[in-house]
Amino acid sequence: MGQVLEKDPCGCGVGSAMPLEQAMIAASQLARPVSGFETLPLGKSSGRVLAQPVLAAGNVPIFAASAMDGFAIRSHGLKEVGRWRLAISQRIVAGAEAAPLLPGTAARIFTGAPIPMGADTVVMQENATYDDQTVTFHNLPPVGSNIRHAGEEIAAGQEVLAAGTQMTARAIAVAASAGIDRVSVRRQVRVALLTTGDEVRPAGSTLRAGQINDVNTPMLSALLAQHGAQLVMQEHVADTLAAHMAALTTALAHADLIITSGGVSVGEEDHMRAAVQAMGARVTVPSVALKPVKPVTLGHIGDACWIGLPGNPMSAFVTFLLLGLPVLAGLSGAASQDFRQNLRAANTIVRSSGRAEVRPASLDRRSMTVTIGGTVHSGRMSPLLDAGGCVIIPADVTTLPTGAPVDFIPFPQGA
Ligand SMILES: Nc1nc2c(c(=O)[nH]1)N[C@H]1C(S)=C(S)[C@@H](COP(=O)(O)OP(=O)(O)OC[C@H]3O[C@@H](n4cnc5c(N)ncnc54)[C@H](O)[C@@H]3O)O[C@H]1N2
Ligand code: MOO
Repeated sequence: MGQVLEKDPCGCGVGSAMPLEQAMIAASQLARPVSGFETLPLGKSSGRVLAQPVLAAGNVPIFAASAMDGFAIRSHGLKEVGRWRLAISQRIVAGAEAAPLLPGTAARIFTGAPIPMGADTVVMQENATYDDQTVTFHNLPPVGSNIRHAGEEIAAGQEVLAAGTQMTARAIAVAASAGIDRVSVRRQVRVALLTTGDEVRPAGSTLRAGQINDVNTPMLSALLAQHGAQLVMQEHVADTLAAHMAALTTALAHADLIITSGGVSVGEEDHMRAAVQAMGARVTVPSVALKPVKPVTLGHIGDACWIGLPGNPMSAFVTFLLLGLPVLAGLSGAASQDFRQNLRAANTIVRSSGRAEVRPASLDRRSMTVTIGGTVHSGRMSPLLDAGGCVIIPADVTTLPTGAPVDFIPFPQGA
């Protein structure tokens, strides 16, 4: 499947660059889900991926219950005899048991309380005049009104969450309503994060001339944690082939996914390509025809997936969102989602064509249009701070007029 990693003839990475669309499909198909499951308390399952479907332990609602504060009656016979003034025969609060409704009477009832046997309708108290003994109705709602019927939302035994569902607060709520307290999930994806570049030092270090702060390690660690991955190894690798190979060998022993930052370009100090090649890497995406992020590489080293991110932080960030997340989703067993929204441009963009281009963009929710920013420097993160996402401008587009359709990719929560 994979191809041997080679420098392309021009040495610039463009010759073998894959169109973005194709690279995104390849990324989503790169990995098989990790094997290994665990059972978790429902409340601790947020972000995890279900290994098995969740079946409802009981009906939802569990019993027929009142949806309003009011009076439970048997509306049917009442209409026939035309009597709208009834004795109140019992008072039913939420959590209580109801006795069968005495014929020709009303039960005082509250929201969430069980409907007494024999009653078929609840009249809201706003439509009644009442004291402790009797109630008079001003008008009657249709038969069956204001009753939540047993099992009308979910039937006992029904599948409420499919295997592969990534647990959210909403999924947890539905499972809890169906009486579930534990779920079977796949184990977390184990990730090794290797950063390269002898000039790169941990942020906060005293920097010598030529040294810079490490942006990618904290940024990628945050993105991985936000997406449910387990960081099992994090190492800053020296710029030698031997150090790269040693780090990759350790990573292989521990990780399902190896993410490397930097060293994938063509310079003499870029050892990542040579190192993975020496380790027999199978490359699926050699580079991507996208500005920035061209040199990103996807493939396998041994049994592990490998994402070779460019060192430039903005490129590494965008690449992780576009191609890294689909790989992570594949490994975690989650259904891959396409977050792209087809919206309209709020401004006109004129540019020289050639490569597809990522630009920061902001969404106006009222008009559902996106304001597209200027070309960004692949090393600068600040222009992304206020952007809600990015757009991809196709390779052949030189003028994107206001109102033209654009693909907007919102940055995920926390990204
Ligand atoms: N002759 C060519 N040179 C370059 C090409 C090319 O096609 N031909 N491509 C350029 C592009 S585009 C990119 S992107 C970079 C990718 O290079 P690498 O992936 O090998 O990354 P590095 O050279 O290691 O770093 C690039 C840049 O980013 C800085 N960096 C690296 N790691 C970090 C980090 N953890 N935190 C902050 N900044 C980091 C590094 O200092 C460099 O400035 O290659 C171009 N060159
Ligand atoms: O491909 Mo690079 O990521 O433009 O800076």
